[in-house]
Amino acid sequence: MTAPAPTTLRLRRERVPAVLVLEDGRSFHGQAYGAVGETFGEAVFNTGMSGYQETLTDPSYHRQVVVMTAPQIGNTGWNDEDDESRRIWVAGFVVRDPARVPSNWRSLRPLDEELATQGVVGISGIDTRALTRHLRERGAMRVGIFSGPALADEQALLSRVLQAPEMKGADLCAEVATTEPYIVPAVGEKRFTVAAVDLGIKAMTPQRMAERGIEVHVLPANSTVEDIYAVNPDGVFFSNGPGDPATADHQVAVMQGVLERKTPLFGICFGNQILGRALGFGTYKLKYGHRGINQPVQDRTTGKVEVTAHNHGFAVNAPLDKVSDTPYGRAQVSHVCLNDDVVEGLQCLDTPAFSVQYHPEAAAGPHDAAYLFDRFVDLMAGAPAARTTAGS
Ligand SMILES: NC(=O)CC[C@H](N)C(=O)O
Repeated sequence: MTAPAPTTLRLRRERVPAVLVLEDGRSFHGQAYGAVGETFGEAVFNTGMSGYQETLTDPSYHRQVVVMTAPQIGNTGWNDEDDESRRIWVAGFVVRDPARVPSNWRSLRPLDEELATQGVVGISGIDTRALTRHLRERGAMRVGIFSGPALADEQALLSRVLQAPEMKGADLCAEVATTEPYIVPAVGEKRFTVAAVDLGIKAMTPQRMAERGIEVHVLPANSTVEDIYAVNPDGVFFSNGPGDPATADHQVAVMQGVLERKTPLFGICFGNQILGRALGFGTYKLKYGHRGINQPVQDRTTGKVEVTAHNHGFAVNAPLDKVSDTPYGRAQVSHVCLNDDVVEGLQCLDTPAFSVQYHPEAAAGPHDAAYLFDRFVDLMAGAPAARTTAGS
């Protein structure tokens, strides 16, 4: 018997009913998209008009059900080049109007086929604008997507959503990070060695460093200070990653060991939250987070505004209007989101360390913030301006 053509499979799935049930009882009815079945996670929305392949494969989305606000998704299909990690991590995918036929010179297969192959349950045909407004008003919350020919009644589905774990307090880095160290070689002449602690690293991050002559030693999430210094690094990096930064006690202690040794240090996203905690600041959960590729951020050390890629549901609680005294010397908020004044970057003034809450690797997203990788290089090169004021 020959297997049905992908188009036939897709048309069959489109006839399968699906329902999305939020933990506050609101529900949306649509059709199955990707795998048929059920899934649970934290409902969040992403405002990117493009870059769904990078979003789906970003390990920071582990355990999150991502709602795309752009109405048409899947138009450019799926390729074997743009993955940010080894698999799709989102717990579920929510779209309004999926492409029936992808069209792009790099596309190898349709998005819904890839979702189905990787077992990712999605829903299509729902009012994603109404859902996004609901999440903005009520905040990110738990959700379930259920699809199949015979769905249970909504009250029963809701009680299952309420049993799913919350994102607050979730310790997830070790579930996504590499278990074995590996090396991303420098492109061209090698200038520096960096130990990069993988908390859910995106592939483009070591790539952006390699392009600048850095040999990147990617290390598991539970690496110790000794593991880091065993690679004899010129700089240390802490990556993005899923879950609640309040759970990352081990990584905070390791980073404090790096700060004590005054090795040049750079952190992105989860890495920024860990630097915040290492300096003695707290972290908190945002109401609905920042996810997309069009977020305005001001670099307060230069005054410049950049349009940036974000994916964070937590943030650092640090004073915006003063330099703080920390156990590692003076520190300040270097970057701030112009939409809501959320802390988007930290900079130590007496230790060569800095971090940003957003994504200078820009996968996907604008390249405005690529200069941050150059700042890291300057720190490792011992540029005096970089060491004392990092660009002010
Ligand atoms: N992309 C990230 O590193 C996200 C960090 C953290 N999990 C948050 O949601 O805020």
